[in-house]
Amino acid sequence: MALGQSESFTSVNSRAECKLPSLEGRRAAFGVEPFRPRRGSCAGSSRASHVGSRFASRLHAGPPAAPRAPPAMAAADVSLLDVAAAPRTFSRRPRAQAGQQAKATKRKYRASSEAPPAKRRNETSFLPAKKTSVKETPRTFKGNTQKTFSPKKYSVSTNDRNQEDKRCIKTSSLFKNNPEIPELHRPVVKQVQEKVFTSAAFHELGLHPHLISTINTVLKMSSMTRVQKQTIPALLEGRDALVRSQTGSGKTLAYCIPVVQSLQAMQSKIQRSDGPYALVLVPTRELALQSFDTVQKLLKPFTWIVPGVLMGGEKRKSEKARLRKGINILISTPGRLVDHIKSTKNIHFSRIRWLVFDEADRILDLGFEKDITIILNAINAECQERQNVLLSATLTEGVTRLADISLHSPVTISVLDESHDQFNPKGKVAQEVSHPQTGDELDSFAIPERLDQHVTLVPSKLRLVSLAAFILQKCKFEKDQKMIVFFSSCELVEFHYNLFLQTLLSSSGTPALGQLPSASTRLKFLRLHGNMEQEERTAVFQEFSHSKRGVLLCTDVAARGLDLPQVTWIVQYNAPSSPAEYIHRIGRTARIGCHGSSLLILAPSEAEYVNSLASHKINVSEIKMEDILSVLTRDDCFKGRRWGNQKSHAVGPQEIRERATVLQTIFEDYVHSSEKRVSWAKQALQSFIRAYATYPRELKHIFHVRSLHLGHVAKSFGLRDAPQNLSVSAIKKRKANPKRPDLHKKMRSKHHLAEILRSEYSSGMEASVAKVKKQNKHKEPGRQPLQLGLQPAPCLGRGKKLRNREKPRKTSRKVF
Ligand SMILES: Nc1ncnc2c1ncn2[C@@H]1O[C@H](COP(=O)(O)OP(=O)(O)OP(=O)(O)O)[C@@H](O)[C@H]1O
Repeated sequence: MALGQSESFTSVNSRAECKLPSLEGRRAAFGVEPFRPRRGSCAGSSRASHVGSRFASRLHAGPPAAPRAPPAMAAADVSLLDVAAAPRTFSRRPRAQAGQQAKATKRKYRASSEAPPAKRRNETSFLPAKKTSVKETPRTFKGNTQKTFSPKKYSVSTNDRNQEDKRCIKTSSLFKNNPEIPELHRPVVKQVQEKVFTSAAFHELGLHPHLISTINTVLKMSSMTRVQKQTIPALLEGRDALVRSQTGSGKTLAYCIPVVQSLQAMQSKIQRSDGPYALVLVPTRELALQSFDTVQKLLKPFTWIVPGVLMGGEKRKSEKARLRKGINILISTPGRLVDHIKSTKNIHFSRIRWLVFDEADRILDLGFEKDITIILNAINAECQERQNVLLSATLTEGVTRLADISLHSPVTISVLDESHDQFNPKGKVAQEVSHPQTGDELDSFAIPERLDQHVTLVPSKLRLVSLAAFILQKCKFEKDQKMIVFFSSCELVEFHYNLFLQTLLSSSGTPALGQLPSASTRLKFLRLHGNMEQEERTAVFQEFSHSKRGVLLCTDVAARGLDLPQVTWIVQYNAPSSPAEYIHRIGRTARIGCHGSSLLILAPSEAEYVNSLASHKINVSEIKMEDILSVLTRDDCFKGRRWGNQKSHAVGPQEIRERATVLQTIFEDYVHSSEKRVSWAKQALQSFIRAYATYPRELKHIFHVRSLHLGHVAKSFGLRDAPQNLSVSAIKKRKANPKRPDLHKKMRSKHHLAEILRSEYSSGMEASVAKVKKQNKHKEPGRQPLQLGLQPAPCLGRGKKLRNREKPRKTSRKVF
């Protein structure tokens, strides 16, 4: 570990010669006298050794304090943890020496680009001073020089302070120089809601008896959902349809049942070798597998109809073989299908009767226009007569444009509740219009009735500990919780997955006093993103689907359509790029009438996003960060040594802060335990900034890289300092000067981004991808797993038919 002037370390074991006073004394007010253990005595040896607790082993002091503070106050941004109960004494540094040290520290940070800007340096701690001063003993926290948490610091007697000094160690502070958390004045809006179920039964639809009994016995469903009740009859009549209904309302069956019913009823019995009669396009591989599974179940009594799935990441050769044998209901991701259209002779569409776009808006969002054009042209060239269906929980402009070119006098089905219909007379359940909803209706999305949405404002420095605390609260201390945490890139998922695996899991080995006996076994982490091998992706998807508990860290690859049963919490660690994405992410819980909750984590500077959500009729209620962090007091793994064996009755903000600091130290220690890990964390940070820079224009006033404090953000990656080469000003400079010789690099990185965005949906056939993935497989996690930018030929271009109609959406910012 690097020991800079801003860092001071002590440890329990290293202070064998030091004597600690009684517990009572330790809880007394802390002194303001500068304290610095002499090298070679307490502090000197402590730098090389451990605290004894595996968590508080190397405690670290962060960035500097306010420059205007007197030397004794100009210390690094430090907080304090009381250390072991073992008797000890501290050697003390003379005051003059401490003063010099403080000046030196000040000079260092003046020169450093990593010092917080003056504005921020003067900002107050997130926990208001009055709160802390009411319940807590005022105390002073020292780094190389000292620093205090409490406004009462000067009122404490020097004697007491001196006593207290001797029992304190310093660590990097999470609670200083944070931006103030604003009051959240969220407008309360009336959310658009749908009723999920109807009393109508499937047998009322006039389906084949075997199909009805399969629905009843295999799928164990008897009554229809509203979207099914409206969609199935319309499709059975032979209409095209544009279907919008909330997440988890049963849209898959709404199209699968009519497809199966119509194909089994065809007069000339379908032969496998006929090839596809129905084509279902979905944006992700997992969704392809899921839809395939549903179709397969429905086809149980109709064994002569063969379903099949094509998706990136699978072996091309075996897919070709299956195509040659014949697939009658073909489910595919667009990229993979285009590959087969281009390279497989055995694929033809002359018998296509059904074309279904599930999650239609997402398919366009991801820049698949070109692929969709190729597919439509290929089908149109061979057959004109077919039924077309577009479905999504979120109808965006893009979908209505796709509807224009692919649907013929469609019926529009939008399931909204009666109260919403009153305000929007157009929003009737089924309309005979080709342009369904506009304006307000397009902007507001139905939210599952039993979904509780929350938001929390967390300063950048505290993001990581807050997320970890929330995970612990739900998944360690509560029973049978299943949580999905969304991140904005593969690297972020990998980083947090490995970090939590190595820290939270290992730190919860033995249940401590007061913990639930099974608490330590409750935590289970999984991860899912587009840069994983398909085999592993499928395994994770299956495992999480069947699991009763666990935390799935993922990118937006899991945001759409996935039906993962019994998910209780959705956490959005990185805010989504559009309200539609927000809706789909939270829609992984509270499905089909179940209960569920969601939490959106925002920085104070992003508070305005709540209003943006409100403008789309999305209501969120606030959870205070302090309440999230307070769970750490239930977990003795994160006990500050000061609390020793005592049972703390009143859990004050100070204890919460100390425990949060211990947890942060665990993360920092892990990250800084090797150079590889530091560079891995830096790459994750870089990835975060890259993703942050790609929020769409309409959200730039909320999410702008300029508003990021890199030093603080770095902390949320377990980094003690912001990497030098990551300054925001450097990013701005590059953007501002188009004549820079590195412009082509920028363009290249744009292509790189486009490639990454598409990677999730790529056919998986590119040799270079396979090669890179193979290489990455053998590397340490985080060592640039995301090399998909090396793929050839970016493809955000527009297809013939879509040209001048559909602009690629800039919301495709996610690095899946
Ligand atoms: N009539 C029904 N009765 C009971 N359960 C149903 C019924 N129809 C569908 N389901 C179940 O509801 C869940 C959600 O269905 P589905 O995945 O089709 O929702 P969706 O509307 O497509 O959601 P999303 O918009 O997120 O893709 C599935 O587990 C499905 O099996």
